[in-house]
Amino acid sequence: APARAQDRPVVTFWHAMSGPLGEEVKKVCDAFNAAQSAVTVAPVFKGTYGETMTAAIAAFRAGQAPHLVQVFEVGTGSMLGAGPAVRQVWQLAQETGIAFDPAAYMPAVRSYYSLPDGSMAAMPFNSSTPVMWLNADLFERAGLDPAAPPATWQEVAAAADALKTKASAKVAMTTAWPTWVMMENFGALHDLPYATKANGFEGLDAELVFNAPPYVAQIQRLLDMAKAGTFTYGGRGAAGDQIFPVGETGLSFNSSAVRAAFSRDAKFRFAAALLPYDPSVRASPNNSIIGGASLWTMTAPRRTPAEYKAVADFLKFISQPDSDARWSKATGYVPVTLAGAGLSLAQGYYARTPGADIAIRQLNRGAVTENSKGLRLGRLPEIRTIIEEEFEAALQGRQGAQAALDSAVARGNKVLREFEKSMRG
Ligand SMILES: O=P(O)(O)OC[C@H](O)CO
Repeated sequence: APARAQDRPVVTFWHAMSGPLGEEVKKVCDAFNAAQSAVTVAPVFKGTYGETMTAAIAAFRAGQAPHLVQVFEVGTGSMLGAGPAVRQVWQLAQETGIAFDPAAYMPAVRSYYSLPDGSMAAMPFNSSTPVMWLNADLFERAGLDPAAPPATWQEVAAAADALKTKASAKVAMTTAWPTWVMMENFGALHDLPYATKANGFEGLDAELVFNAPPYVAQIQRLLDMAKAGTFTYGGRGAAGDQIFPVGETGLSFNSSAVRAAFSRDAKFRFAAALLPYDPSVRASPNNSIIGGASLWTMTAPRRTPAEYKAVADFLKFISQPDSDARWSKATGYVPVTLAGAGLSLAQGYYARTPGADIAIRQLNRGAVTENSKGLRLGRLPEIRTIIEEEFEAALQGRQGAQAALDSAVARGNKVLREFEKSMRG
């Protein structure tokens, strides 16, 4: 007879998913727990992505790391440097005999979490990309057509102006994740290097170069719009996610995975649209890069082969097309496997759900270059915070756009050199 749920060994899974996303994580775990009787996977919410990652590293040092931790994409460089704290996916496969085929995963997702030889280090789970969300009611009030969203930054600025003057939108435009959207993805779309060495993929000695003129012009545009009252700063990290659903915001930049929370909270018609680009920088935009997070297997003293096997079983489970498709449809994250995407398509999901394909279309726009395949930089979460600090100082009128990015590059490079030194022992 199967062991009673409460008697089974527990696999602890620390995650950073709140609200409806947290409920969906629980459903994924419940489904796995119902499908087998050897172990129970127990999800534990540990706060923001940053807090979750910090907690996991501290727990490792205390010999009490969870079996699995969800780490945002920008934590990848640091986790790859975490040595014995983690069991990379390829190692886990070798030790447990449970194989994972890298070719089963979406290339844009897999490459972010793989070593140069193609072996997977972390397990793809929740991959997103930033998109533009628009309030269709406010758009119409401003005389704009929500079915023809602004495609360029020039059109966005004009739309924000109309939203403020004609629709009296309290917030014409805002953003969550200022660095992810306005810097990292701006670089990818316009094929601009963010750092040397193929954005860090080709060496720990990479240096930041995001103070080049097109980035400065983008920050200047936001400063100008803030001054004109058409851009409202929404705070660091995910803070800006709270603003749009209230209903007084015309345009907002957020993860594709706010779909779940927006659908629950927004009492107005809204739509997702492709990220705008600046045709004076590049005639047509390239793909955006993924965000979200992946799952890392962690180590702890006295952890048994059976426990690692259970972890591998769970990772295998979430990679099955039905689990992947279900999770993606419920959240707004993109399917991470090709079969999961194929299943959603075959089920008619994209035909039925307008805008749900925007993230996938955007990840496949243009041609992937070394400037659009992602970032591989140690301590990147700290560099994001530095950029946000410098941007805030510019918004307060304490420095210009060029000075803000020059300072962020200089401070960020110091962080990279410290990381490089720690890696080279
Ligand atoms: O809100 P998420 O999960 O799509 O993640 C957004 C950012 O990529 C986190 O680094």
